[in-house]
Amino acid sequence: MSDDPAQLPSLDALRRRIDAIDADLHRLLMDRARVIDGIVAAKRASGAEGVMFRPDREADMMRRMVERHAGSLPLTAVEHLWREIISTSTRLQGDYRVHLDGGADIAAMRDLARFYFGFSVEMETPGDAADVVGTVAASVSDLGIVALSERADLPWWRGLGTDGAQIVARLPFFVAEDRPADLPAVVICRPIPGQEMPDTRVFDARWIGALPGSLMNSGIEVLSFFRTGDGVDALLAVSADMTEEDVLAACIEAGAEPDVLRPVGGYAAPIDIDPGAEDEFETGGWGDPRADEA
Ligand SMILES: O=C(O)C(=O)C[C@]1(C(=O)O)C=C[C@@H](O)C=C1
Repeated sequence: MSDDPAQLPSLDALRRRIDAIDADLHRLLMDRARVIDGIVAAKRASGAEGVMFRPDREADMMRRMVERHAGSLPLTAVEHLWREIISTSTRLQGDYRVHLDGGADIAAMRDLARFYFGFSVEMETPGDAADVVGTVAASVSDLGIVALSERADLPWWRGLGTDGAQIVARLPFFVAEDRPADLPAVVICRPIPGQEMPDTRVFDARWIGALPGSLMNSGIEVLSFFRTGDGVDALLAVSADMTEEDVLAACIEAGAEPDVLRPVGGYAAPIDIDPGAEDEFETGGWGDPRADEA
């Protein structure tokens, strides 16, 4: 485009283009809502009921969004617009509430919840993280968001299991310096019909003794841990390529012999979108290993 002002398109012409694009966007959004009506009918016909949230499908869509994205528009702005659209589409399929962990920084928690689940969904704060797990487990279709802190005040994940409330997504999904709504958290809900095995599995592991720093070197990320009287109760994330036996062997090798090792869900690994970053978000996000800290 020429820098000569006489050659530049006029402001009026540019605004007419914006108006045409906005009309296209609006038409496409209405078309999309009509497709959602069809999705509701297809899900009903297949007998799916309860939770309508499909984090595996959403993760696929977001990976493709990263691949095709270009230009000056921040990717997290596209992510936010799209989250409002998709969470509205989820609500069109049936009512649900989002229960927030009241033990977290409440302003950061609400920012995260609104960023990911929009402004039309009803949100409640039933209490601490364990209350969120209990409320979601007793619901039909609700979601919960629990903040991840390195050292937990309580082992809230003990209430999770594969047939009740379980971890289904990790937030934020796009990892970047200075991104908005950046509180580390997990989404929990009851079992999702037809859900594919995510690329990251999560375990509740308990053992007597310290938290060995070398766990990190065995491909195990400690999402959070709680110090019990004589040991550790930890929430561990591993690649889904590792079997439960592999995880057990890796823990023992690192010096943590679990007397409890239970799967409590899984999630699609977040994507690092910072320029020049590796393709995939690496596990081990808490910085230095905490050798023998607990
Ligand atoms: O694909 C589905 O199963 C949908 O319900 C549609 C849709 C969407 O709006 O694209 C909505 C909610 C799900 O979490 C995933 C995707």
